[in-house]
Amino acid sequence: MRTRTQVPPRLVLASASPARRKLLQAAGIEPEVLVSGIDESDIRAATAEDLCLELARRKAQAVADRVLAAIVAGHLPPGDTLVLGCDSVLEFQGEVYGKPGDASEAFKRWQRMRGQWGVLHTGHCLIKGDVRADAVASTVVHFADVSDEEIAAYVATGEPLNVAGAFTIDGIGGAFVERIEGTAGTVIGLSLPLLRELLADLGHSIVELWRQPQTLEG
Ligand SMILES: Nc1nc2c(ncn2[C@H]2C[C@H](O)[C@@H](COP(=O)(O)OP(=O)(O)OP(=O)(O)O)O2)c(=O)[nH]1
Repeated sequence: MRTRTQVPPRLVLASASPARRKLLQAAGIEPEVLVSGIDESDIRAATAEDLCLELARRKAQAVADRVLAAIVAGHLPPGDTLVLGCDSVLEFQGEVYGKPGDASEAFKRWQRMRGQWGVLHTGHCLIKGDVRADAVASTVVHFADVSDEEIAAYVATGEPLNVAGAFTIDGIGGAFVERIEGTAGTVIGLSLPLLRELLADLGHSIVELWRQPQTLEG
């Protein structure tokens, strides 16, 4: 009797974000990481959602092209390779914020954000071969009414400089986020329930991506 072993699909995370990788690993998924390296500076869009979606698409497509070339060249085995690109932006009082350029920008933003709310949008694009599924997840974030001293101390940690919106929800900045309306993953940079839907759109289940249990040989 012939048996056909189902080779699980491979997920490639097209992101340098340690936060995204940790989210996937905590959810039982060990992604391969290929950073897109695209130039984000020249991309414009009418809305925050359009911007983060277009950036997610560009990141995923840049990596998907490299994966295809590697498969054609025989450097990668053919098989189901899924490439995920993400991008996060904060929409605040009509402005669209990515990462703050420097400490001064982070300080000024927090002086505007404190006691207010904003929307963290994360674009997701999943590509398999020449098929794409993409969407934006959004979470409302309510910021605490922090003092100038607290803001200065937070900026001095360096954390807000490297994250979209100049805050984290799962790091030091968590003390300055009073509540959210939506998923925490969306704020961190990747919505797992949305990833589950995008995988289903491409004919896969997120269960296939869970780390295969280490079966003892013999
Ligand atoms: N741990 C954590 N990281 C956050 C949070 N909010 C935003 N970030 C990080 C996730 C991403 O690394 C970064 C958002 O910037 P981007 O979407 O442009 O991704 P990044 O430049 O990091 O990498 P990529 O462009 O995808 O290669 O901010 C948060 O609440 N917690």
